[in-house]
Amino acid sequence: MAEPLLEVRGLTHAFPLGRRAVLRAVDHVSFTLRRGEVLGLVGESGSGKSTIARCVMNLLRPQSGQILYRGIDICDRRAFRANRRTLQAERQIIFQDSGSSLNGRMRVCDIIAEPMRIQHVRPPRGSYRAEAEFQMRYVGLDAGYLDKYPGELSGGQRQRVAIARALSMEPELLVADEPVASLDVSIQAQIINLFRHLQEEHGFSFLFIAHDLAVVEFLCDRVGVLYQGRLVELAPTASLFAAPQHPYTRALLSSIPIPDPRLERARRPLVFEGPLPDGGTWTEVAPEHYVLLEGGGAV
Ligand SMILES: Nc1ncnc2c1ncn2[C@@H]1O[C@H](COP(=O)(O)OP(=O)(O)OP(=O)(O)O)[C@@H](O)[C@H]1O
Repeated sequence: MAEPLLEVRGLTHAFPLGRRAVLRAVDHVSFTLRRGEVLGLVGESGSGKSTIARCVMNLLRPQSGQILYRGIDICDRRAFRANRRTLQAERQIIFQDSGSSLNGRMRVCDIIAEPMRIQHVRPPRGSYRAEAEFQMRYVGLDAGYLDKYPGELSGGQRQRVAIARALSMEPELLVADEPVASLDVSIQAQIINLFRHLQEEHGFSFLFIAHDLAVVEFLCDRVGVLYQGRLVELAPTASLFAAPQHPYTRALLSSIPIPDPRLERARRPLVFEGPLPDGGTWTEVAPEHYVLLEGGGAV
């Protein structure tokens, strides 16, 4: 089994709500991402997916818990400073809305080359422009777009630029936070196929956040299910889809649209099979298949 690249242990983060209240967005979440693995995190809106992604990328500092990247505790300021170059180069993120995450006043070639410039990486193909052109072609974009601004591109093209930018650093870990959610369905399929192709070719580790279960099933080796900030189930994809153990996972799966009308009629209604638990431990129900029976546990 491949060694762990990312270990998230007891990650907890709460946002202040007014003067006294807090909203616990992520509650004692633990998981491991192995080298070369594609791990999906699914859950409905507000379940804490983006908060986890932002903590993993040091865009947000969790209140408690540990995040180890290659054994480096990235939440420890001293450890982070000592390994800043490695951490910033090897971890890249792709956001849902590249319309707002890409700088609208920069040309595509500068956007793609920016991480290399910031990290003082010598461009392998001689110049930053040549490198940007290579990455663009690699993700299926015509070099004619090099001097365009993001506002002149379609949503799918912008997302390809975001992917090219991330790839320019040859990352070990790619975090994608709902990268196709804002695209048309036909474009979604193209981008998902591109992700799959790139992952197979590069073998990077991939934390893939989505609420579309069909996408996760297609792309991921294992899937973690989040419910109200808690990881309620974590299992290899085939096992999770074939035999979901947690009531919330079952509810989530039963809401997948099924195109065949006969199957659609036979589909289980979206109901919880019992109250959702509120404190306790994880249990292993099959090799590698964990279910949160009660409360915040660790895997
Ligand atoms: N900066 C913030 N301040 C206050 N609350 C926040 C902040 N960011 C997120 N939250 C809240 O934390 C919870 C988890 O949000 P998060 O964005 O991580 O969920 P998500 O699963 O990614 O949702 P979505 O799929 O809608 O992006 C939500 O209730 C959200 O409203």
